[in-house]
Amino acid sequence: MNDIKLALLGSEGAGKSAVLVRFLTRRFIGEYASNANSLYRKRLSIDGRQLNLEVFDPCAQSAESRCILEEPVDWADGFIVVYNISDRTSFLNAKNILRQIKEARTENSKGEVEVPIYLVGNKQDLCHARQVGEDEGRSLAQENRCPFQEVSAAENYQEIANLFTKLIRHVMEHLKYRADRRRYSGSKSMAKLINNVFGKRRKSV
Ligand SMILES: Nc1nc2c(ncn2[C@@H]2O[C@H](COP(=O)(O)OP(=O)(O)OP(=O)(O)O)[C@@H](O)[C@H]2O)c(=O)[nH]1
Repeated sequence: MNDIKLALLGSEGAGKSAVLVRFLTRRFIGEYASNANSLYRKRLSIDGRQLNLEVFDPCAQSAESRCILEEPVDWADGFIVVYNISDRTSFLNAKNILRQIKEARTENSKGEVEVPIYLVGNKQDLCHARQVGEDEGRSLAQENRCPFQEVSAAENYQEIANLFTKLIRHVMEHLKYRADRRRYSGSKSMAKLINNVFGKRRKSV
């Protein structure tokens, strides 16, 4: 059974809990306690594989709250960064969060972030009060090489379910890739070790 750990990050009121609860229960619940970190657990089956999903929904992250961010950033296998399309500050904060994830989780020599991330513009139903264009969300996602989607936790279950499913698939592939890479580098160093030991012996015979 695979364990998958996700974290939802974003500004206060961006709709992180609404997005998550929509996915977990199919329901939109108007108000949530916002002063506590919450960890949700669910068993899922995706592509015939059983998964233990854990989703961390921490207190909101403001631009200054780096220390709150560190915990979920180190812990999670994948991220959903949420902003509210009718609140430009939440978009700027999402930008900052993406940068912090990149700083903490750069995993290869080219400085690329390989950890799966999804950028989500929530409250699409409030487009009459829009402060962030869809094209701005898309280009921020392109800059960070992650998928992007606008959603409405208030009005639509299916698009939220689809994005969680895509992210979980991506996380499973990423975990498998990392495990294969570790195994490969492990067997390479084992081969090197064997070569060193027996190669040297052979020379001295
Ligand atoms: N119109 C509209 N309102 C939404 C939507 N999603 C969430 N809300 C509302 O936005 C408010 C904040 O939602 P939360 O889910 O508590 O936001 P949060 O990001 O978890 O906030 P914190 O817990 O404070 O970090 C609530 O009043 C929700 O009902 C949406 O898609 N459309």
